[in-house]
Order: sequence, then C-alpha cells, then structure tokens
Amino acid sequence: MTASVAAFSARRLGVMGGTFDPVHNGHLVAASEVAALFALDGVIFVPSGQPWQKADREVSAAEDRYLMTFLATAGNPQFTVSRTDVDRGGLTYTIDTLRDLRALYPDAELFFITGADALAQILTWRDVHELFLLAHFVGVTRPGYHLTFDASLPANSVSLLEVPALAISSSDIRDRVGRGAPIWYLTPDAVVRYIVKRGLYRPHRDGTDPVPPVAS
Ligand SMILES: Nc1ncnc2c1ncn2[C@@H]1O[C@H](COP(=O)(O)OP(=O)(O)OP(=O)(O)O)[C@@H](O)[C@H]1O
Ligand SMILES: O=C(O)c1ccc[n+]([C@@H]2O[C@H](COP(=O)([O-])O)[C@@H](O)[C@H]2O)c1
Repeated sequence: MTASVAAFSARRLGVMGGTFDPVHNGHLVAASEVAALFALDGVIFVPSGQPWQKADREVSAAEDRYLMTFLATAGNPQFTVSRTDVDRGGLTYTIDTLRDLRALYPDAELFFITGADALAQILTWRDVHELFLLAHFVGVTRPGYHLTFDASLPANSVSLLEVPALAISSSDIRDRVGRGAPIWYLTPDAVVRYIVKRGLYRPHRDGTDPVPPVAS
C-alpha cells in the first residue's frame, strides 16, 4: 500500500504536512482549495514521523497515521502521500521534508500548506530562513485561529488564503472516539473504519496497548 511519489509528475506541487492523528476533512478541504486556487498539479500529503513540537503528548504510530492518510487521499488522483518523514527516523523537521522533495522534484515549484495555527509558529521552525528558499508557504484560515501576516515573514514567500471553514481537529476526533461519540463525516469513511478496526484512541484500561496488529 505505498504510493509512489516519484511517479507523480508535476511542475506546481502542494505539500500538506501534518501529524494527521488522524487526518480529517479540514486537511482535505484545505489541500483541495489551495490546489484549485494556486493551479497546482497535485498535493503531496506528508505525515510526520516524530513531531518535535508535540513531544508532550502521545502520538499514534507513524504507520497508522500514514495508512489513514493513504486511505483518505486514495480517491483523489490529485493527491498522493509521501513516506519521507515516516521513513527518515528521528524528529521531523520541515527543512528535511522540503530538501527531500526538492531532490525528487528538482524542477517543481513547491507550495507548503499550513493552517493559521501552524503558520503562527513558523518562526520557531528549524532553519526557517532556508525554508522560504525551498517553498512558497500558503497559510490557510482555520476556525478558532486568526490568520495574520507576521511582519518578519518574507512577503514574497508567504500567501494567505481563505478556505471553507471546517471546525474539525484531530484532537476533537480522538476525544470523541475516547468517549464513544460519532466521528462520521469529520473524516472519510475509510478512516473511521480504520480507527475502529485498529482500536485507535480508545482509553487504555490496564496500561497495555489494546490495539491488535493489522491483519496481513
Ligand atoms: N480544520 C482545519 N482547517 C484548516 N487547516 C487545518 C485544519 N486542521 C488542521 N489544519 C492544518 O493542517 C496541518 C496539520 O494539522 P494536524 O495534523 O496537526 O491536525 P490538527 O487537527 O491541528 O491536530 P491536533 O488537534 O492533534 O493538534 C496544520 O498546518 C494545521 O494548521
Ligand atoms: O520544522 C519544524 O521545526 C516544524 C515545527 C512544527 C511543525 N512543523 C511542520 O508543520 C506541519 C504541521 O505540524 P503539526 O504539528 O501542526 O501537525 C508538519 O508538516 C510539521 O512537520 C515543522
């Protein structure tokens, strides 16, 4: 079940990075809207390996997050998923993601998509100034967050875009699963089924992992 990113030939490529624990319709709508308005040839979803800014909480296994992202994007020929951050090992930094994608697509223009909350933190990211040489950044609106242009961001390398407002977050989905509330229509059906089958986000009763291995 691996998508071949190298097979994705394109000149204008979106890059949607995220923890995707789990991926949801807010991510998918944001990527689709940026693809349409920036005339992108496609969008590569890049699930993080180990997100260093989320070290204070438990994050699901990278393989589960990768597979859910694969399932969520499989029906859209404009979307694909990269394993680059999952397979690199160690903490995930976007500078490495963009260097890898630049090497794979030396001629493509890269557009890195971030929600308003992530954009507000971007000056804390590793090698932030080199990031702006490798990609154009598109900050998108997100309910509950204010999308602003920080004066210290390079004006030519960052755009802001209003996208349809979906008040969906991965943390709310995890919380809903934990208390038995429905998550249908917040994320694609295939992702809901994957979460149920794997027992993700259910409370651990005895401190052991309640999730059985995926059947091969
Ligand atoms: N509903 C949404 N609308 C627009 N952008 C979003 C939305 N949800 C997430 N994003 C953006 O998608 C990227 C990846 O987000 P991430 O995987 O951390 O999801 P999340 O919902 O923010 O997760 P969590 O609730 O666990 O923090 C980030 O740039 C984030 O700002
Ligand atoms: O490179 C960094 O220092 C950095 C710090 C925080 C977040 N990011 C990236 O921003 C994207 C969204 O992150 P998150 O934590 O909101 O899922 C994802 O691709 C992360 O790898 C990158």
